[in-house]
Amino acid sequence: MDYLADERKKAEFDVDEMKIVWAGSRHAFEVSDRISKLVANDPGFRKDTRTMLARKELFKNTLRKAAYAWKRIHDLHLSEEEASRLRFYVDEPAYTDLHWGMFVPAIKGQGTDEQQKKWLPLAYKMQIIGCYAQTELGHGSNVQGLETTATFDPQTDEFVIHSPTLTSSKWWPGGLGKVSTHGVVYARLIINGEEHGIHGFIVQLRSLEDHLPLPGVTVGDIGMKFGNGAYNTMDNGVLRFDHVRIPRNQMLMRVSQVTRDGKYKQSDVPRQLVYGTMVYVRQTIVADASCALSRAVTIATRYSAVRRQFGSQNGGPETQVIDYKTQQNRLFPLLASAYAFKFVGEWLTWLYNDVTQRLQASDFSTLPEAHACTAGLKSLTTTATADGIEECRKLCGGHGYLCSSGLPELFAVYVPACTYEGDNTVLLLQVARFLMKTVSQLGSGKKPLGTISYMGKIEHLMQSRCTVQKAEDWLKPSQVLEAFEARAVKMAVSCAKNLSKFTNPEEGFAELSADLVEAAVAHCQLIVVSKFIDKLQQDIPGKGVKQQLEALCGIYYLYLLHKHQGDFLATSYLTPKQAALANDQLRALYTKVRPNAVALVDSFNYTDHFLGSILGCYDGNVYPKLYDAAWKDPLNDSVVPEGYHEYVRPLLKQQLHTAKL
Ligand SMILES: CC(C)(COP(=O)(O)OP(=O)(O)OC[C@H]1O[C@@H](n2cnc3c(N)ncnc32)[C@H](O)[C@@H]1OP(=O)(O)O)[C@@H](O)C(=O)NCCC(=O)NCCSC(=O)/C=C/CC(=O)O
Ligand SMILES: Cc1cc2nc3c(=O)[nH]c(=O)nc-3n(C[C@H](O)[C@H](O)[C@H](O)COP(=O)(O)OP(=O)(O)OC[C@H]3O[C@@H](n4cnc5c(N)ncnc54)[C@H](O)[C@@H]3O)c2cc1C
Repeated sequence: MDYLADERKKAEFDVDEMKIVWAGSRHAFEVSDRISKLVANDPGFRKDTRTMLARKELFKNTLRKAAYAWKRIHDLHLSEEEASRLRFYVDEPAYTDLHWGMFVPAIKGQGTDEQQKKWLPLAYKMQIIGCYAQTELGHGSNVQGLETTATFDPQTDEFVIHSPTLTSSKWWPGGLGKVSTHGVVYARLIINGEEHGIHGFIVQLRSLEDHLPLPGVTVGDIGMKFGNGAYNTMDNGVLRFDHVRIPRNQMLMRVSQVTRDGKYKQSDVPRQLVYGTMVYVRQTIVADASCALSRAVTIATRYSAVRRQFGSQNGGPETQVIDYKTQQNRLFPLLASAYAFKFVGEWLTWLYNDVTQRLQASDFSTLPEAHACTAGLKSLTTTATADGIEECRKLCGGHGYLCSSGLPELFAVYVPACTYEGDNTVLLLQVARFLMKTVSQLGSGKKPLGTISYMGKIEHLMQSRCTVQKAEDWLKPSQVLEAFEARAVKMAVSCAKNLSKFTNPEEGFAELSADLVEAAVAHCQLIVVSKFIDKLQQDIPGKGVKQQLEALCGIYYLYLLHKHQGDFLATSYLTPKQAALANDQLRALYTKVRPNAVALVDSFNYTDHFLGSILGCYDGNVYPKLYDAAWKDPLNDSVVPEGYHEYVRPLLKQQLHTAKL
């Protein structure tokens, strides 16, 4: 029986068409739909007991699943796209994520043609398994501070990779702990006693015969991480080198080269391309944010429609908690954010592909913008998603705290995204640097392009005032864009003015960093809002689909406007009355979305297997499932628990004795 059938009947739009919008294309939808069902129906990919397993058992099970996934990919002759979807729906962090997600891209992006020809076929066939070994015990954010050394030995034409201190131990790389045979290792290049900065090197770590560490290599797992199950399926590792020798041609030499006679040569590409793998991965993390958030929102929305508290009249049913405005005010902006992040993720993928093509044609002009966009949007979307998953847990009340809700594990797996691939604050400071540079160049005749083109309208934006007179005026895209542009430009200019008061710009930057981060957030929010609005300019087929997306877009920007109204009011763009009208319009949009809420999460097309949540199951039959699951917990295997006779019974006896006294 479908306990959510009545909710589904209320939908005012074509869910099948919305599924296609969400997937990105009909083809992408069909691939995702087919592969997600294939995974869901295969008992080899079960994950319902994951949070109950001890680490060793959990990890072995992950190894089994990764091997099984590889076998299925081969047996079914899956394409690269289908294989990547299969790994996604298996939904278990594993060494393969870093192999495919960082090791292969690092070689592709930083290796010469010759190096790619040698290493990629081995990696594609998984005849070698790689990790990305950059972070150390002492340094993660400060890449220039890494201590591992790669010293060129002209006698033998080799590099000597060495960890000179405890803090230079590589620490965190996923897949390194127990599985990787190779790593792209980042180290300071030293030639003839002269330092040439951080470079990547392909280093073999373990024997391909018996998997033992090679001479000079000390390697292991760094230990349990946050949460049950969760990211503990991953073997994040520690690695030390004691003068390990590798051939010269294992330095990744696309950006710079070391010749046989020890000369250091720089190609005509910017040295920042050494950081290129991080740019690539940050872009994928933005797309992943919409997946993680939409998953949590599906659970919270379906459960909020099932759950009833208070409000029964004449013995009738109580109120569905989704009908409380407070619940809507917490839930619907997250639903809207999931869609917003999806569309900005699509745009960012386009931007990344564009910059990659330009780089191939030696056009480096858009690299700083690509870095700022990937860094800023990675930071914005992962922070909002991690907070959003936790909010969804609270939206599910007490039951959200059960592992069987799926939310604790989802949060534990997701929350390190705020740290890895660049700590979110550190990345926002990169955006702030980019903004300050842009503001300082405004008078120079250099026209700001792309996502900072609004800075070109600085004179207009600094003086303009909001013209909203009634709540519906907040539905006009041009009005909204101007509001977000005026706020972003005014915050950036205010920071730039304050910075100019310092004689030492670096000191000023450090002193004002909290304000700079806020200016960076305002800029990034403008990007997300503008890309959502751009999406709505496209032809979107399907009955009611565009109208629902317009409502969600409105909820996204009006919620931000309400939350940050202090910024908007402080920059004098808005009056308090106009801010209040924005809030009136926001409430009206909640009412519009309410009957469509369950259908809007159905449009994500997640299987019950992928959701891994009793509260979010498609049929809404929550209570019997919760009740049955409780009895399946290993603690209920016996009526009297192990340890009773040892620890509980003596206490009870002692109480009896005391009572007698
Ligand atoms: C903090 C960073 C970004 C910069 O540090 P800093 O020392 O201040 O700068 P540099 O001197 O190195 O460079 C200054 C210059 O370069 C520009 N820039 C920086 N990064 C990039 C880039 N990626 N692409 C293009 N340009 C870049 C910067 O804007 C400056 O330009 P100017 O014009 O102002 O000179 C950096 O050190 C950093 O990225 N830190 C974070 C480290 C990080 O992300 N590590 C990830 C490790 S892998 C991982 O976490 C894996 C996780 C698992 C998983 O994903 O599943
Ligand atoms: C689950 C997980 C997986 C990972 N996988 C990998 C991997 O595969 N390969 C790899 O190489 N690395 C990996 N990492 C490491 C990760 O990239 C780093 O942890 C990350 O880059 C942050 O660096 P850090 O740990 O040095 O943090 P720190 O820089 O020490 O941050 C600590 C605090 O200091 C603040 N801070 C630091 N610098 C500044 C500044 N300049 N201004 C203001 N505040 C500052 C930060 O905001 C933060 O609050 C992984 C990490 C995790 C958690």
